[in-house]
Amino acid sequence: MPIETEIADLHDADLAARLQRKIDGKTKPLGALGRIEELALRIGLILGTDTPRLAQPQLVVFAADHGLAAQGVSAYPSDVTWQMVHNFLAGGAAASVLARQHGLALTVVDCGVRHDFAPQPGLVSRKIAAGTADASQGPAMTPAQCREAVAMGRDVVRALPGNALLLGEMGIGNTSAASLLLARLCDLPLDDCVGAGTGLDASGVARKHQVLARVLALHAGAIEPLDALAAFGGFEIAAMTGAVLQAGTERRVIVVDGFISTAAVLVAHRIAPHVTQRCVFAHRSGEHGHALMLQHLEARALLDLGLRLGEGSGAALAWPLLVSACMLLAGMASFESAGVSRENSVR
Ligand SMILES: O=C(O)c1ccc[n+]([C@@H]2O[C@H](COP(=O)([O-])O)[C@@H](O)[C@H]2O)c1
Ligand SMILES: Cc1cc2nc[nH]c2cc1C
Repeated sequence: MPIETEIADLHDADLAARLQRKIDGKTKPLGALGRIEELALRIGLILGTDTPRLAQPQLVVFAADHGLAAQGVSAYPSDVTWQMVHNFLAGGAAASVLARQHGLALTVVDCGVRHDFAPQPGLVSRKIAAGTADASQGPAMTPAQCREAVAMGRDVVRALPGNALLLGEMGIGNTSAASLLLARLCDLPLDDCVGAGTGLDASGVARKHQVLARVLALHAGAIEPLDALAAFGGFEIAAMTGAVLQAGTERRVIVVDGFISTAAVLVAHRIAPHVTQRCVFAHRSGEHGHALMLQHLEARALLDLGLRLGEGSGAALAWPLLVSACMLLAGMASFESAGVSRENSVR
């Protein structure tokens, strides 16, 4: 399938009106469930029904290494990427615990981790290469690798059951790639886009900024979304871009996690603008730049907990809100069915 994807406008005035009438008819003051009401409306519109049911939710952690990490842009070594892949699969990572808690199927996709993994349950091996090239020396990916990674992300989602995709990622150095995509695609000053990632101190952030400024200048011609993606990386961001496009095409509910997942949505949005109608933005990350990225997408996140972990942890934490939105829509009585008075005749 080509990357150039048409995703239709979800706008359905009839369904929106039916959903809103149903929400307004529930036994509560008008609007009293606040943003949970918006959430119910959005899920209904995505799934195309006024009786939405979330089925077989999939938390997919896309993992890969970044050549740019060699330039000292992260507080942790690249080896943490493969070590954390083992941790996800062994059940000890935050994402593993939250997936268990909420009944989310957890899949880890090796998009390009610099390590050989033995085949094992829960791991999908789709390595494009053993890490991207160092973006400070040349493009992180070739155009062919970039397209292959996007197509691979689409394949991964196509093969999964259910109607909800929760995005997760793991990759030491990937906040650098996400910052570069934000700066280039939204034409923002680098200062507004670069943060501490896994926990750099002020001098570390200053060094990261210097490196990223050089990378931006080196790839000054990479303006189009796929050119920028190929220039900056990484394989997991490209695969997530494909996953978002595929899930959007299939009208799955896409639960977006933090800074890096949102960067993939930013690229997908440039390819197919209506894809964001299918997205629920789980949380506002503590990573500097995420608020601006969300603003650019005209998105308002559900939670603001100061999370900056990635792995899909924020998406998993927000998941019960989506479940509640659907259950309230299905299970709450209406004023009529419960015999509750709707209007005050004394006013
Ligand atoms: O999701 C976020 O908002 C987020 C913010 C900061 C860091 N991370 C995670 O930390 C790693 C990238 O950080 P860094 O410093 O190595 O670029 C990567 O594995 C991400 O999952 C994730
Ligand atoms: C330990 C660790 C866990 C992570 N999970 C996602 N990114 C991470 C980065 C580090 C360093």
